[in-house]
Amino acid sequence: MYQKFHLGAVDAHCLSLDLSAVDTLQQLRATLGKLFSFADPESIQFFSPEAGTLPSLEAVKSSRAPVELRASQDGPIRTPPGPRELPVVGNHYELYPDPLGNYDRLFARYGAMIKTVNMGTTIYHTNDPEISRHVLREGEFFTKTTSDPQHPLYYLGDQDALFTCDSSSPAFAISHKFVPPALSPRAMAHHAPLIRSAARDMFPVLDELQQKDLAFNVYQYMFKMGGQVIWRVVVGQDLQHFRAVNTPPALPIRLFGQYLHLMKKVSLRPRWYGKLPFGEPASLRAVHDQLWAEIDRALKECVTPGGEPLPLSDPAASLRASCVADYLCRARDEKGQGLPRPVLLANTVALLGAGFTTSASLLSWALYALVRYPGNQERLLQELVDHGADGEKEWTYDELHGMKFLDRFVKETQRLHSPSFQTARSARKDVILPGGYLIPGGSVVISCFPSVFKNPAHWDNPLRFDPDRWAAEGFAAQAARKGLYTPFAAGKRGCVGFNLALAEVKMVLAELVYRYSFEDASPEAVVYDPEFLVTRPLNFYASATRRTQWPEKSS
Ligand code: HEM
Repeated sequence: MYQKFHLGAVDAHCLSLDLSAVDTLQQLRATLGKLFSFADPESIQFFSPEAGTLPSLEAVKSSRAPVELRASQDGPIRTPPGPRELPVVGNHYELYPDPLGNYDRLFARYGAMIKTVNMGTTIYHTNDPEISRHVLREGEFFTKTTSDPQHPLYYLGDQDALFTCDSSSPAFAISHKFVPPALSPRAMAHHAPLIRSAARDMFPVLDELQQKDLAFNVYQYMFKMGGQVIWRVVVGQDLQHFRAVNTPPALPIRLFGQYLHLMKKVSLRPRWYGKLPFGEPASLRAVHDQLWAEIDRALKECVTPGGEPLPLSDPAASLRASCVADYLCRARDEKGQGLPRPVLLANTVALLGAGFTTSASLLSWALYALVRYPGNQERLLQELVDHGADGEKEWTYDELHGMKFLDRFVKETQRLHSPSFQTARSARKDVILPGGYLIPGGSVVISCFPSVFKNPAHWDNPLRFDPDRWAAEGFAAQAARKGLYTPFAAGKRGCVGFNLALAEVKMVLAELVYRYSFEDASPEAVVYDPEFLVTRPLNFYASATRRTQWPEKSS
């Protein structure tokens, strides 16, 4: 016996299915899920115009009218709604200058999934954890495709490196084989002294600022700290960012800045423009070559002379490397092969680039949370003292992660002030997402982390900074599984540097908070940079005062 199924108004496509061998609704859902591309076949509901919702297989089989498939009680399958577009600019003025606030506003108005068009670029955004889970899952329906001009990382497109490559790029598989072991918890525990020494480099500068009674722009200093840490850990180089109070960022960091700036400008123009032998395109090529040459030189200098090959299969091999790039240069797979040189170089650039503005933003927001949300600085100091801080203590990786309040504080900072907000994936084909949203194949979808992490339907009192919400056993793992909290994204294209990022932020906080008391010195309301790849505070100032007294150890 045959029954007809369709998707309602969005799709004239109607399909007849023989149901004689179908015994359960679950079986029917699985079959229809495949045929109509439902990301979650379990969500399929059956509907007829005469009888309304059809609750059983018998009801579906006996429906005289064709059966409409839905994915929610809220109504038929539909494309996501969004604000009305203006000519040329689209929804630009609905989004800027405060995209984070405006996305929250638009989700509240239009629902869990919205379509926006900004200057001709169409992007779908969601604040729903379940949808986010599906979007971040690399597989049948979604993938990362930076080569799509609509993708926010299009202008960075380098198909030889993680972060900037398509998942289908040949370099992805080999990079993903070699890079994560270089950044494993074990490797980061081994490199913890490098992070610690980078953090301590800042002490003389903070002392001098205090003597001069000066506050400092937190992001600018954390930017230098982020660079200091990542260069030490990845290529074993000291950028000497804290030689003096006003030392400018080192040459490679400045080159990175120029490269990103020129790349963005050139990529907004037609393709032929990028080939011009003068002007911005020529500068871009020159900056690219200079930056790559700088990093190539750093790579050559950091390899342990005469160092033996490091087998990927040996989890302890990273302990014999002086830095991440030393490991990457010497690592060999089961066939004795290493990373091809262009892929090695491109990935080193990617690690350095992906690793400092993100960490600098998180560190800045962590200091913001310390001075803006009362009681947290004192609790952290007490925990440091209770764990043996004395100004000389050399924190190990395990000790840092063993401090519960520090961990909850960092988690809560990343929830309320997530640096990442543009994690985009492309739909491989038409797909129906939970809630009944039909996303056309080829579309770019962003899981809007700052909105997911504050979604009032899923978080209790979401705007309150409350580290204790992470205290319940298993809460963080559960939130990650549900897609509610994924500050480093998730799935195959999730962050490979998160072990370093967390060790860095915890080490820097432990070192700084034990030695200084921080106070807010911002002259006006703190704003973030809406144009930048990560959310960073632009005008947050703090002052640091060297501590002379510490609390007693708790009994
Ligand atoms: C607080 C700090 C950090 C945050 C919030 C963060 C967040 C993220 C997110 C959300 C992604 C996914 C991006 C996307 O899919 O487009 C990502 C990817 C990545 N991150 Fe991080 N990250 C941080 C630190 C680092 C560090 C320190 C490194 C380097 C050591 C790093 C290296 C990478 C790389 C290479 C990828 C690309 C992985 C791939 O393409 O499969 N990140 N990160």
